[in-house]
Amino acid sequence: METKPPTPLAVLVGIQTPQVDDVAHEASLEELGRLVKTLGYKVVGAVSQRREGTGAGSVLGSGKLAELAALTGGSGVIGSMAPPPRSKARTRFEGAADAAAPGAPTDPTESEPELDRKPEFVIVDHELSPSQIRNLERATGAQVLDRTGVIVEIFHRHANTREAKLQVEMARLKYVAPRLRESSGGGGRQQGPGAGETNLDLDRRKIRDRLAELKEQLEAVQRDSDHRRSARRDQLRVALVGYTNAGKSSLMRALTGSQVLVEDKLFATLDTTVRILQPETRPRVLVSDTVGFIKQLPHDLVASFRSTLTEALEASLLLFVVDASDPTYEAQLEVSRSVLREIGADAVPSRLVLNKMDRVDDVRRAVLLARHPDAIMLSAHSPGDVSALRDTIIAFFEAEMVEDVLILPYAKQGLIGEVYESARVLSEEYDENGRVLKVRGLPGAITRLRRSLAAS
Ligand SMILES: Nc1nc2c(ncn2[C@@H]2O[C@H](COP(=O)(O)OP(=O)(O)OP(=O)(O)O)[C@@H](O)[C@H]2O)c(=O)[nH]1
Ligand SMILES: [Mg+2]
Repeated sequence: METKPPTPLAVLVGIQTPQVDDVAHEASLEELGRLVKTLGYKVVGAVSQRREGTGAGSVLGSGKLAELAALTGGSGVIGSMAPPPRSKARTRFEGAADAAAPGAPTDPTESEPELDRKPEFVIVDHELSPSQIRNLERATGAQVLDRTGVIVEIFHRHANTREAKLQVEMARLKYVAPRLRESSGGGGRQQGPGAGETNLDLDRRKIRDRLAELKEQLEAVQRDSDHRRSARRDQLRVALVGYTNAGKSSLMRALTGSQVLVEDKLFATLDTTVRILQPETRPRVLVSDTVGFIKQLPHDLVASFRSTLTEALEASLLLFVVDASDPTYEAQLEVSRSVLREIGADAVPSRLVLNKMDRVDDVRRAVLLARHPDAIMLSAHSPGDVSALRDTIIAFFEAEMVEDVLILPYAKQGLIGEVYESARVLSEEYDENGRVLKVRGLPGAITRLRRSLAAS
């Protein structure tokens, strides 16, 4: 019988640079801890140090490095001759890595009680160069991952739809490619230039080929979803966007009565879902739940957001959900804004939604109100608040709608369903040309209806 492998243990490492204040530094490490927990590891300690920058070869100063090594059972020195321990974390990233294995303990025979075990992972809250990773692994004897590596790994494990899976695999390979040189132990380079294709070249070529293949598959999947999206064009659409764990899925559930996943976990949602606002309106409103943002999001993952977020781009209204009970909510808001700017969604009209107000006291509520007079303050857990939000959404669309007259020729009565779906029919009369419909809807939807009624 197989025994359950012990939970891998991890120590966090943070560098506080001069431009980062104590609150932000603490919050960043706490967030890293939650990310690591999402990966299934247990955080057993943290080492942090104030430094000018994060670029030093050993990341930490020698004293702190020794402190860290004492926790992990390493030598505390980088030592140029010692080979770096074999990193399963990296092997996972590089190899044909079986996706079920990540997080597996370093030594399955290990059975000491947790307290006696040394942490097998050192997780650094910054992006590291391959040589920094190698140096830290030598000094600590543990496997080292950086923030980017952790995020890429979470996405890799949580992606559900085919599109998300393809995109995350691309992001992951792009993260791995530049790190290959170090982990192949230099073996690939010893033969020197001109000695034929080295292992390293071979690995790189395999990655390039795989990337090209993925790109092709992704394009096919995207053509498909473009098609589905274009069917939803001109509909009344609102998208919930914002930092991870802000409560987007909770609001989605409350607004649409759907059973989307809600979890006190970072990146619970990785795919966009679209549901109808309940109770249903005419024309109906579609609500999209989207993937959350996080600071220092790896660039290639931003690209993968671009596609899942096309939904948001095409929405007429963005609800910017923020966890108002989080002391660093402003920094989170800024991260979300900049990702949306990057994907070009900053032109879409938006409203700020300060969520989790049930956790905010009156003093703070007054401060928030003064700072964001136009924000919608609510709790996703309060049915009254959610119903008021629904009214706000409906009022927004109502203000955008126009009234017009459409004539449905007798030969085209089959299109009546389409009319009712995209617009509100105010009155119906019959004359010699057909059904005369007075309608109210978004200008784009009415133009589209007129076009399909006129087409022969
Ligand atoms: N107290 C309180 N908790 C809330 C509220 N809204 C959401 N939560 C909790 O916050 C946690 C995260 O909620 P989700 O709805 O999954 O957040 P999300 O924004 O979809 O997160 P990701 O999918 O990870 O990006 C859950 O534990 C929710 O129960 C609220 O208004 N008040
Ligand atoms: Mg969610």
